[in-house]
Amino acid sequence: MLRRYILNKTNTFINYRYASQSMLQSTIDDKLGIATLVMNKPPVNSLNLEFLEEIKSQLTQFKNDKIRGMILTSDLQKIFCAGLDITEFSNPNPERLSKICTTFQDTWLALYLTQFPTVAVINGHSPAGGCLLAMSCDYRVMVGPNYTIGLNETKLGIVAPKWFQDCMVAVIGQRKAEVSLTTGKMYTTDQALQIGLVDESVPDVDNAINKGIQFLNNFQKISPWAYKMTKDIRRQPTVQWLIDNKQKDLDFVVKSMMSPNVQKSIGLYLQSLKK
Ligand SMILES: CCCCC/C=C\C/C=C\C/C=C/C(=O)SCCNC(=O)CCNC(=O)[C@H](O)C(C)(C)COP(=O)(O)OP(=O)(O)OC[C@H]1O[C@@H](n2cnc3c(N)ncnc32)[C@H](O)[C@@H]1OP(=O)(O)O
Repeated sequence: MLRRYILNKTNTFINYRYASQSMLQSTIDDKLGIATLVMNKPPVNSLNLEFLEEIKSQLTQFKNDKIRGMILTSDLQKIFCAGLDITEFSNPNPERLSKICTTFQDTWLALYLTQFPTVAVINGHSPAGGCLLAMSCDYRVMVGPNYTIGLNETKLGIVAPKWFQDCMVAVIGQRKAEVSLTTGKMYTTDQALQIGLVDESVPDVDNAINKGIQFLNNFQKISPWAYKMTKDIRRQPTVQWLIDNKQKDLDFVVKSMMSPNVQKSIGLYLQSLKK
């Protein structure tokens, strides 16, 4: 449904390409060069290994397609993305855990450093890894007022990796990020707008898509080279630590996830979700 709406908006029933993998739908408007990537993994778009691999591979495909901009959104009612699949954290197989971590690192780098501008149309709740996906885009439009967004990892008794934290600092600044991260705060749409976690708040998804397209239209007269160089210079300090420390980051995640205390917290959190 959302895909049909976007195609209507971009006026491109004739020239669009559509690819549907099971959990991800992508369309490209050939006239405008705008792609939409719609997450569709019920019930909550949780990020497991296979879903992350699909997202990463679709981003590579968009790079090859030389698109001019991308909108990332969700086809689910009320949920943008619930973050990493928490069931993957519970009594994990260390080998699979490592693979997920590495794939997530690479997916984040690919999304954060796209050669084209990106907009997150946040049409539902967006905790933890969902918030990270949104923060990695160039622009965020959130539907309000009833959804929430934030890095809530401390509430699960886990630690958001340094690159999650740095990404948040890049968006809302050191002080607000510190309070937000340590308290694991989830912000309503209006609060998120107030602290700069999102750029615009709109009442419905139609408006959100329009705002996203308007943002991407700003780049019609900007050289793609000038855009990409500027973005790389701006974002390089945020990504460099991870590029230099992938193994260290992986070791930290695996070691902490396997610890009995963390496993206990995750078990309790999962139980509370089921309730
Ligand atoms: C695996 C290791 C990888 C290593 C990667 C490297 C680094 C990262 C390390 C740590 C950082 C962690 C990042 C994260 O993303 S942690 C995930 C945090 N996410 C959450 O806390 C979200 C929890 N969910 C909710 O708050 C709510 O579900 C919701 C999203 C607001 C939706 O609420 P709603 O009321 O609409 O639905 P339900 O709560 O009834 O949920 C429906 C159904 O989905 C299950 N579920 C919800 N969220 C998740 C999830 N993140 N993973 C898996 N399953 C989830 C929920 O339990 C329900 O299931 P049921 O069987 O009861 O129907």
